[in-house]
Amino acid sequence: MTETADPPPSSDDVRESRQRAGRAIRDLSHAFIGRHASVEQIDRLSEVLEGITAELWPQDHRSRFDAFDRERDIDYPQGRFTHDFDDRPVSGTASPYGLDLELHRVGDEIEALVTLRSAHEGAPGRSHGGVVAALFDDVFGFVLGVIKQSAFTGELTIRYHAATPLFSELACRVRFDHQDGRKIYLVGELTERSSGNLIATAKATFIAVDPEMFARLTAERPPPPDESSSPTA
Ligand SMILES: CCCCC/C=C\C/C=C\C/C=C\C/C=C\CCCC(=O)SCCNC(=O)CCNC(=O)[C@H](O)C(C)(C)COP(=O)(O)OP(=O)(O)OC[C@H]1O[C@@H](n2cnc3c(N)ncnc32)[C@H](O)[C@@H]1OP(=O)(O)O
Repeated sequence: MTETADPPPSSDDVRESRQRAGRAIRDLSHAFIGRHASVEQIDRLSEVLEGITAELWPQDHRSRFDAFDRERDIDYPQGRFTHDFDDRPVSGTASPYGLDLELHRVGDEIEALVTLRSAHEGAPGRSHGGVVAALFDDVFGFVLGVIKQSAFTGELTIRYHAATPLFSELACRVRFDHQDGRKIYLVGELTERSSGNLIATAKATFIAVDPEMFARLTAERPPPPDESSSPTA
């Protein structure tokens, strides 16, 4: 075990530094996929990344609390907002898997503006469908804050109406539809902002759970396994 980082893991310094690194990792993925590089450059990249990864594995594991120990602002303001769960895939500002969303609450709807990039390409010239599905799933999650219900995704259905363009700003807009017992039905659509074209529609059933369950699952979360013998270590 090593010393706990100083300043403390939840400090603004660490948070801002992680957000910057998350952005850098995301940009790297797009530059790596979207640009040619020489073997020398690629090998140098591997060495730098493998070296940093080998430095990180022996460190103490991070608790989800370290990433999410601030007051949870689930009562989102109208207009643009940010949230404090920086590690959250898709919307987390420090997540390597973030999509750099610009989030807005518009009435009781959530809108996420997003521009998909090189590393998101699936079929030629268009986004991977799973990226679009993950986008909807995560943005649906913010509606739970609007309706003040803790819930898990039970079902998620996407209809892909048209190719999802890369490098063009999209608007993902989602809302509560209706509720039947513990089943919460949400709907939404993805449009291209410049043309107004409908790209995809989504329907989801979330299953309401006791909010205490979130806290309990967080507290019970086991540490990640030792991966220091993984290929990069
Ligand atoms: C106080 C406000 C709090 C607001 C919270 C806000 C923020 C929270 C903070 C952070 C969140 C961070 C990130 C969230 C980000 C994005 C959202 C992504 C969400 C996810 O990424 S989440 C992971 C994927 N998700 C799962 O990991 C679920 C796995 N699963 C289970 O954990 C169980 O399966 C469970 C608990 C769902 C149900 O289990 P259970 O035992 O409690 O309920 P049971 O089986 O009795 O079913 C009761 C009734 O729901 C129907 N039903 C059951 N399952 C269904 C399904 N799948 N589809 C449709 N209907 C279903 C039954 O048919 C019955 O219906 P009926 O009453 O009509 O018979």
